[in-house]
Amino acid sequence: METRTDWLRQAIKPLDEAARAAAQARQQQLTKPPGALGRLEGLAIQFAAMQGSEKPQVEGVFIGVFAGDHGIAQEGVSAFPQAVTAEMVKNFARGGAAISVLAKQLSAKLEVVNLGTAFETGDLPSVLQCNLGKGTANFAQQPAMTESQLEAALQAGRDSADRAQQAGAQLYIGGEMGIANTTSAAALACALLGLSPQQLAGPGTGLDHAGVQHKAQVIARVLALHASHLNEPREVLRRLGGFEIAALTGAFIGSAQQGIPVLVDGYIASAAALIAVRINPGVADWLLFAHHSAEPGHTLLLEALHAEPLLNLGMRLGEGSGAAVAVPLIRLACALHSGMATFAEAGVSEKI
Ligand SMILES: O=C(O)c1ccc[n+]([C@@H]2O[C@H](COP(=O)([O-])O)[C@@H](O)[C@H]2O)c1
Ligand SMILES: Cc1cc2nc[nH]c2cc1C
Repeated sequence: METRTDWLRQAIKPLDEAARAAAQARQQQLTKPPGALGRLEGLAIQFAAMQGSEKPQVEGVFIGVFAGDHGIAQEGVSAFPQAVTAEMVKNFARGGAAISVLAKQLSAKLEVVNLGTAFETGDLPSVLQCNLGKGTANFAQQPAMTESQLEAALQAGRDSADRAQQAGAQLYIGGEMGIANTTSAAALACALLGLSPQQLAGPGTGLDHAGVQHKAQVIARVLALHASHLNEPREVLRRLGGFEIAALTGAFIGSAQQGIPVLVDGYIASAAALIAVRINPGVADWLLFAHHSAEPGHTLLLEALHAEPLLNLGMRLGEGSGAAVAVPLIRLACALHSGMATFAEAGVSEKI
């Protein structure tokens, strides 16, 4: 039977192996000992393969931030009240959030998509409204989303990737905002990786030790409730996910299909990346991992994704902020790769 999410499994754009080879050859000729720029070399080569250009550049950056409320917040799993999700949507739109500042600094396009929070448009029409209801259902009692909510959330992410494509973006960053979404991300990771709640539950926005223990117990109950339905990634997402996590999944798959490199942010974005890869393995070619979040379970998610993040700054904010902070590094890697002289051009003697 055809569903409205058949697009999820459609082909991913192949990488350009000729451009990769050309960039690799160029790296060998630049005026430095081979390998002396460390991981910056591989980064530029990876962008060459993704961009189909021997000399890639990453100027146009598109940031989609998705917000959604979570029914699981009722279980007392966050250090902050649920109202913060909607309050932060306003803050994003008014320019006061971390990601607002970072986007401005990077001259990146920032769009904010409200998928279902207490936020009311009011005087902030710049927030894109894709209202799927007042947040997800409490997945300690029932599936987080209905089938149609899941489809709409995935599509909202794909639409964001389409807008990035139309804007000529060379990099897509997906951010999220959702009080209690580290519980969702942890539950998703447990279900997909067969790990225990003790391994994945962490402080999130700042739970103390007792709070983390309670969160792990809630996740254990959740996994028991849904146990017989956790064999398929899309269904795992519908049952344990959030609107913003599903939107990120759709955005990552959509970006990879369009051939836009994705810079993955922290813990929650990585959970979405894992689902995206489980649904459509080719997505992995288009993912780069920006940073190692301070949320302890991120280590396990990164391992499962064979990811080596660029930075480890102790950040645990979300919003796409860790990814945004890594953009200058990528820009510099590409600038070095494209702008340095070769040994022949500079008249510098090569290795003996
Ligand atoms: O991205 C991360 O690594 C990250 C780690 C911890 C918390 N967060 C952010 O904090 C919120 C979720 O935390 P919590 O404690 O309410 O589950 C949500 O809005 C996330 O963007 C984000
Ligand atoms: C204030 C605040 C800002 C955030 N941004 C992303 N998650 C967040 C959680 C809180 C609590």
